Amino acid sequence: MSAKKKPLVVVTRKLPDSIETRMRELFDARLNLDDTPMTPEQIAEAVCTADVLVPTVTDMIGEELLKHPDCKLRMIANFGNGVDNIDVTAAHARGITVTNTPKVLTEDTADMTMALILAVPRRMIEGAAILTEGKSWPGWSPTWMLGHRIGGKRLGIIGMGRIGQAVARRARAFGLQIHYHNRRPVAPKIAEELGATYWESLDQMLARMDIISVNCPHTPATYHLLSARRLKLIRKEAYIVNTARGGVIDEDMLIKLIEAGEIGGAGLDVYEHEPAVNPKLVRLARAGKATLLPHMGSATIEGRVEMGEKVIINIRTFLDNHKPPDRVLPSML
Ligand SMILES: O=CC(=O)O
Repeated sequence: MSAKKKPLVVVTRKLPDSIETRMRELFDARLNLDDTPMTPEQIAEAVCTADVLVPTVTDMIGEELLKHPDCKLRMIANFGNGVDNIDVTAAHARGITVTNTPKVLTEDTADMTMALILAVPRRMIEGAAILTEGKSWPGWSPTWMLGHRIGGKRLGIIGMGRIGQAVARRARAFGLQIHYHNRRPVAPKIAEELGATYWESLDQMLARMDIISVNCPHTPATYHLLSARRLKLIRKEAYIVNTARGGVIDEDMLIKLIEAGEIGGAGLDVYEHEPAVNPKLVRLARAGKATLLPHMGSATIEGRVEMGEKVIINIRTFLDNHKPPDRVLPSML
């Protein structure tokens, strides 16, 4: 009796060892052990040969690829929470199931958001750089390296989903007043627990906050949600933290307004043209007006293993002809 052929699963980037081992046991897994990002041609080839593709948030899976006449893909099991790298509508139209890895990176991303909320006004990275770059410093001084107090300030969270709420919990413990804008208000019990004030009008909220944290997904509806017009509503002393996706903010206008002293600063983990980072942002960081991280909000060993486990569960459930737990439908975006 011949053994049943295992489904071909192509993984675009190196994943944690334990996940790759399990994938090898379960599937005909084509792994990317040296982690060289796949070229668009290699991804196009995978789409025409694999049953399941496991891309990460940096692999663009657009309509062109998915409507290729030789596309035999049945599933895209994204290794990542955000799915703005995938044309979910085009996939759905071709009967290709899309899944993501929600929940397991909520707390890690919220930690990193909180770290940026603290790092910008307290000039942490700037201070650390003085020592790590071996520069001289005057020792403790009453007027040196002063930043701004966090406690008592107004934090406006854009997107009060899982990550937004996790940020709110942390921020509340630091004495921040919690405000938020979301498509809908959160359940009264959650709002009460978080002491959170709902703003139906994003414009009105922006004009009143000291700190703004972007925690909404990047979808066609949230592309440049912080548009040039809206960015101009933000107070001069306020600063913006973004651990969601670069595309939610009009980055060129953000840079202009910080340069002009119209916005206080920014703490960014994500960029509009990632992995490229606008050199003007780097200049602002050198001038102490921005804190920049290389998209590492969910980068914990534990989180990445749990994301891999979710990918495996999604694939196995799908291959067993059941609905995978983390299915993403166009209507959800
Ligand atoms: O940014 C990371 C993710 O969306 O998983």
